Amino acid sequence: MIAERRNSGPGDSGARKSSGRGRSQDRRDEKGRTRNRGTSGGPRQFSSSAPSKRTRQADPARLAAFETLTAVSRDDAYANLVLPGRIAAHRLDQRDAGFATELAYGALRGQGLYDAVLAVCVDRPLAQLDRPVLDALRLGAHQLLAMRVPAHAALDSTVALVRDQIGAGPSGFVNAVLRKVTVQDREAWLDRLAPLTPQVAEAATTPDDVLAIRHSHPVWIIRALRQSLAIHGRPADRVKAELVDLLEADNAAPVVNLVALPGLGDLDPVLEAGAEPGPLAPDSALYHGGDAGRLPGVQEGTVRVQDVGSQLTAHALTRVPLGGEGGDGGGEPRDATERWLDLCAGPGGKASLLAALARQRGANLLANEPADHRARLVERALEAVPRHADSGEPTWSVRCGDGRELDPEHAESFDRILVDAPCTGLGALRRRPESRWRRQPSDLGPLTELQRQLLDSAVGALRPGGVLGYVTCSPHPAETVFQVQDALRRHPGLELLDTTSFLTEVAPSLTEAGGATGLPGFGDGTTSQLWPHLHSTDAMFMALFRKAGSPASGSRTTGSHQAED
Ligand SMILES: C[S@@+](CC[C@H](N)C(=O)[O-])C[C@H]1O[C@@H](n2cnc3c(N)ncnc32)[C@H](O)[C@@H]1O
Repeated sequence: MIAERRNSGPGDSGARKSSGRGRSQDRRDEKGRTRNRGTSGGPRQFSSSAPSKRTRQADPARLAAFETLTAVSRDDAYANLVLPGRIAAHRLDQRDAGFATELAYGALRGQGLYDAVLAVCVDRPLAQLDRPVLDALRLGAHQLLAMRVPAHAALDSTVALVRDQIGAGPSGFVNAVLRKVTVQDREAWLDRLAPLTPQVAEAATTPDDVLAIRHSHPVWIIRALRQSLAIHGRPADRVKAELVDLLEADNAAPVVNLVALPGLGDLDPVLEAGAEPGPLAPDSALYHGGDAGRLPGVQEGTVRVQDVGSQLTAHALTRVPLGGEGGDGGGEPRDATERWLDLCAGPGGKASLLAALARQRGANLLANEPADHRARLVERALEAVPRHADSGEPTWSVRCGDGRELDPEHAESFDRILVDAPCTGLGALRRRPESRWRRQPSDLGPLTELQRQLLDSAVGALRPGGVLGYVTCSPHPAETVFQVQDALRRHPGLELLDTTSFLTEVAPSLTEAGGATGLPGFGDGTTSQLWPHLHSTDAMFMALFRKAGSPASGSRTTGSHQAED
């Protein structure tokens, strides 16, 4: 969580600029506002230079972070999409890019704590502040409370940023507020705002509002995560400790996960460039070195940045024996090429891995996505995979349309379907730092309805004996296990498979990390839930089903939900 800085660059630019300055002390004016006037007093924590001599220009790394926060708050932008452009625009080198990333992402993730601190230091509700001013205050608070940036550097540089970008008046206000933040360190603020009294520490559960400030998550998400841990079979006596581990994992910067597309990408030069082999998924690597875009194969798209949980779900879908004729699940061999469908493909991460696997297996993939611009991203992602096999048969194609309205010709025609459903994304909070604040409980209703309809459409497009993978990057019970229970009720011909065994077949070491937890109670079938704090993946959920219709010998379940439709 804490970025270590060496003694040059944005982290201490203020330190260098403030060397040789005198002392200062806080005074309040007649309105109770704090001003920095004096030249005497205790040890300096902040700049006392005359305004005319203070740093005037925003440093580029902080500016990149500030522009990212303002795009998020003003335009509802996604930080992970905005920041790379700002880093490029300001030509940040690798180290400054790392600093800007930690600053922007950390300020967004930590907003719960920082706003609680700022609310004490500002004399009006934070909602009444101009948004850019609040963004700058959050950046300052993150530097002061979570980064190893000297207090005077954090303060001086943030004030300079505000003066440069917003104006002289707001810079005085920001200066006064941030000086109040520096009065105590992070631990003291936590003890003041979210005390762990002996009673609280001993209580069976720490109150959610205390966790919310200490770990900077909205209370409704904390409750959903706790419920999900319990429902997914984490041991009851461990749930309290695991919840804290999970919240902390959500606040840590994830390591870059890479995958070499099977048969197309080469991991060796990536490993030579400093990546290390990934312990979970085949052909995967972990990279701690910053911008993965510079690694061999990444520009060409044959090596891709992809969370290892996503990789595992794509592999698992392709491992399941098909039922009925033609499947390796036991029926008579079928001449036809396997047809695969990725129903919700944008922006194409899993589709590109599936297309590479399809190419190796002589299958073909239809990647469907309703949003035009995302369908174009899918097309671009798939370009790394030859469009046609040696036989001239297409390997993949892209359809731009609603997954609930597939063409009649697709009815009961696909052997394998992935429904990587639109969801709250509560499993990817590490990567999407603003999403925990943007998401609302009211999002669940429309999303679960859409998931239900997409599942129904997928069942209609699946041939008897075909395999369906339902995946969310959310562990929320409403989007995962309850959705599965409902699907089994609506489609008695669906059989829930032992998803955990297929995932652990792809990644045997999953079991060492506490297992891909499954929900018991559906015959022999299980669902699987991955966790950031256990597996260092996003909290991906997966359920594998097979559609009945012909016998599926070799199946790993006795199939308590065998065919009726
Ligand atoms: C979780 S994302 C899929 C991620 C993708 N599989 C990947 O690995 O890159 C869900 C996708 O579903 C798409 N979507 C939303 N509504 C849809 C619908 N009615 N039919 C099909 N896809 C839909 C969204 O646009 C989004 O691209």
